[in-house]
Amino acid sequence: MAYLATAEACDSNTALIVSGDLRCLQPIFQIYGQCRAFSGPVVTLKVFEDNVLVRELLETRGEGRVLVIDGGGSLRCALVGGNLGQSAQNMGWAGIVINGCIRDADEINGCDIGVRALGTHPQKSNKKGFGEKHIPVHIAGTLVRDGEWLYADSDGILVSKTELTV
Ligand SMILES: O=C([O-])CC(=O)C(=O)O
Repeated sequence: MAYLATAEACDSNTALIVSGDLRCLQPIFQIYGQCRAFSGPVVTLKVFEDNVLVRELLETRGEGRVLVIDGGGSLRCALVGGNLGQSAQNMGWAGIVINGCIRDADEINGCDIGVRALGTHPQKSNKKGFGEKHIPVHIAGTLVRDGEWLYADSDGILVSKTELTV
């Protein structure tokens, strides 16, 4: 797949930015994983300090999609660790964007996926299974809907209503 640079995408799609069909996430994320640049159709998930649904999704086939987790910005536990990073890689997810924390950062940095998160936290999350899949989420100042396209690279993260061409 041809790599789409986010800065170039912004420059060449000003009409989409004006219309709101192309949005930039605020730069609040740390970069983890082997893939500094990644993209794909979005799967959304909203949870709070509970990663049962995160595991459920990352243990199904990713097919090049990006899991966007609205973890409510919690800095009190990790929603993704080394095992889930491995699973995401093995199941073919392109990446994970987490409005929350990861742990096992060294393991995740070895995985062949792209990961963005607010930071790291050594503690695991609850395991109750609460949360909602495939609903619109609001993270980093931006509405993100299931099925939209996400593009991440060293400069930032874009969300587009439709697939962008290079
Ligand atoms: O199970 C968890 O809470 C997450 C985790 O540590 C892992 O993915 O290795």
